[in-house]
Amino acid sequence: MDFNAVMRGIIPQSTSNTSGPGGTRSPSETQLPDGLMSLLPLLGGLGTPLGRAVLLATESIGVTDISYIMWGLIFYLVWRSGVQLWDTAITRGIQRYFITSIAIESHDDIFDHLMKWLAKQPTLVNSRSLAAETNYRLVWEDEDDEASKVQGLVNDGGGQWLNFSSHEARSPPRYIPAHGRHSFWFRHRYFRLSRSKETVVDDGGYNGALRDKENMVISTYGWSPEPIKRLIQHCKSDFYRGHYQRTTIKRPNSHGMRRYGTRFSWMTVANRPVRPMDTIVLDETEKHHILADMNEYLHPATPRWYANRGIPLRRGYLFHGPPGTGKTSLSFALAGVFGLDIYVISLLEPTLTEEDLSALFNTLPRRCIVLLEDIDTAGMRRPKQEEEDRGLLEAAKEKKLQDLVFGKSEDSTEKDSEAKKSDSHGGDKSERLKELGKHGKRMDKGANDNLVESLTKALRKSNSESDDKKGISLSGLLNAIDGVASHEGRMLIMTTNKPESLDDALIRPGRVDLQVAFGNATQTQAKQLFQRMYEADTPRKVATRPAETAKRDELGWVSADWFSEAVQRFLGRSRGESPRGQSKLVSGHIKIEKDGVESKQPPSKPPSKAANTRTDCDPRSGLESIAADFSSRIPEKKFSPAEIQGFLLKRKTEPRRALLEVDGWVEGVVLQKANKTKVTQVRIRFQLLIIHNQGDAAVVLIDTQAAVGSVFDRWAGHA
Ligand SMILES: Nc1ncnc2c1ncn2[C@@H]1O[C@H](COP(=O)(O)OP(=O)(O)OP(=O)(O)O)[C@@H](O)[C@H]1O
Repeated sequence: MDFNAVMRGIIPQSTSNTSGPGGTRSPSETQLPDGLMSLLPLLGGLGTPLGRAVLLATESIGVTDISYIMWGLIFYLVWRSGVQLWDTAITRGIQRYFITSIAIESHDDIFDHLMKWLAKQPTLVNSRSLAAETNYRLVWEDEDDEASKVQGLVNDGGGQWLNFSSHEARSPPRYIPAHGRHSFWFRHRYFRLSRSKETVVDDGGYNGALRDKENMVISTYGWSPEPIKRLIQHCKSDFYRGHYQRTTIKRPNSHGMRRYGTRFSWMTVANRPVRPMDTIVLDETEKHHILADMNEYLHPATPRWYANRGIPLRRGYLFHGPPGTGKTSLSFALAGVFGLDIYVISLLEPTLTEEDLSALFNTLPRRCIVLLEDIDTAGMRRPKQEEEDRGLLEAAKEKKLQDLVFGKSEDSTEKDSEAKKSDSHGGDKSERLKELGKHGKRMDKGANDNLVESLTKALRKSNSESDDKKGISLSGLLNAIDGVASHEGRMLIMTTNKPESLDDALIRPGRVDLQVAFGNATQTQAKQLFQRMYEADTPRKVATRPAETAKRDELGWVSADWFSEAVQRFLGRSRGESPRGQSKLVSGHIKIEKDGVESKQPPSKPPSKAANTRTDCDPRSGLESIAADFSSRIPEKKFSPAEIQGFLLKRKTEPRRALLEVDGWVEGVVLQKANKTKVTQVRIRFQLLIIHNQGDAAVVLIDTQAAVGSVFDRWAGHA
């Protein structure tokens, strides 16, 4: 076909369209053959410089016959249509009959597992279509990150201190595949990943609000979904790798997020290293008793046993005792021993309603520990009492409103105090009423009509606020923990400082199966705390799954014998046997003061992890005797473990100093408790100094009141 002739016939040559001003052609245009010029509109360039450039290029390579170009165009169109056809008909056909897919919604944990794994895949991370996310890390996640340990130093306040200002800047973002299609290989198999987002009506039922929902589809060739399942399982294992030595702590999500349901009910607040059971100072028999009880409850045969006897599968523990005696710590240690996550609920959380509490219990995993802290402080009441209180409160509010609007009646003062008494949550509300009252009094009585409406509104608001914060009633709590619809399988630990104030219903057998009393430290416990504080850090253990190496029973479960043995092993491990590194002397610089008393200067090096393991004690003299000496100065059951730990922490590299200062501290705290003051006044009379001299060292005891020093201990040959 002669396309030149055809084109000339279809598109009449128009010099007026292509000529420059005054009808003169531009130099480039004059070089174009007429036939090619007529093609300009067809090439999509529509006379643009690009279109012209294409035509000139074709001409420069010797293609002056437009039929080649037309054939080229036709070929291109056919090719594009073919691709389109393949995409629509064939691809869809293949997809339907030869491709298997699994869809994952963003509200499921698997979505996170996959995302974390995908973010590590080189083919995907180097793809050209990525989304960047800030990589938020919890405090313990930095632990293994060498880069994060390299910190800057600042000179300020007479020393060099660690500085973390550039820490955030240095932590890289996380790159994940963007929305759209991606492909990757896993175990020699080709997978496709498709991410999409849609806006849906919120099914939480909140005024039909819209929210984004994200979907991910993983597909692969073949009829079996097994390869995708294996991939998902791999991602899940990868996600939980390293969790064997960690305890995940969760708490209820924010009120707004909780309404999205299951996955959004709880949020992870920490994923911290397991707290070893031997760091909890508690009667060993008691410890063993709790461990054995929990182990028996968690045995896979237990649910059947409970079901056969019609007993609801729940276990409740009450840990009671003074503050700082280890109730929370033991709960965490137990979670670590059994490899369970711990779900912490505070009944004081203002947005927590009874419905929320039930919903939270119903979204717990099959096996977990729920920790309900300080149940005595939740202001729980019996429904009857609650109703009475509510009646009184309403009456008082009604009266208050009348007073505010129409002036105070004689008996109002009396009723006011009654209202205050009855409103257990109304501290800020009565303040508010007072405010309104002051304001109301200033108003002219003639303006009352207008005021009534606004005051009523204000009171209603105040009421609804207080209703929101009214907390959890006893019946609400009982319903959540063991109502008909409540979750089975969990272990509930409730802690309280005032067990005597708890309602009998809450601690009746069935709700609380085991009570554990915590008390102030005995001298033996004080000794253990001391030894633990100053023993050398043991290297971190490599994570292993105990169940894999353990002796199992016929169900594949760790046998009771093995468990008992293991418990005995670690409970019986004496502190003296634990590996101890070489303690080193604090490197101090001694200078002679005018009065002849030597004093230690601040260390010239910045504080480092290594510095924390140095102590002021001769490694050869051993901690044992110092610990025994220390504990003999702590009065029996007078101080909580937390108090002793607090004292030792302030001297965490100086056991000798702790020993020297303990008497002053005990005296100060006893005095403070007797006077019921909150401030401790501890007079430190003695100070310890370490003096180095050509590899030898000595500890000098300074009596600060008498300003004299004497050698307390010395040892030779220590660099
Ligand atoms: N028995 C103990 N053994 C080891 N450490 C303890 C013990 N009791 C308290 N501590 C230490 O004291 C601190 C506070 O302990 P914890 O929070 O467990 O006390 P608690 O009894 O739960 O206090 P509260 O009643 O105020 O919640 C922790 O750092 C913990 O390490």
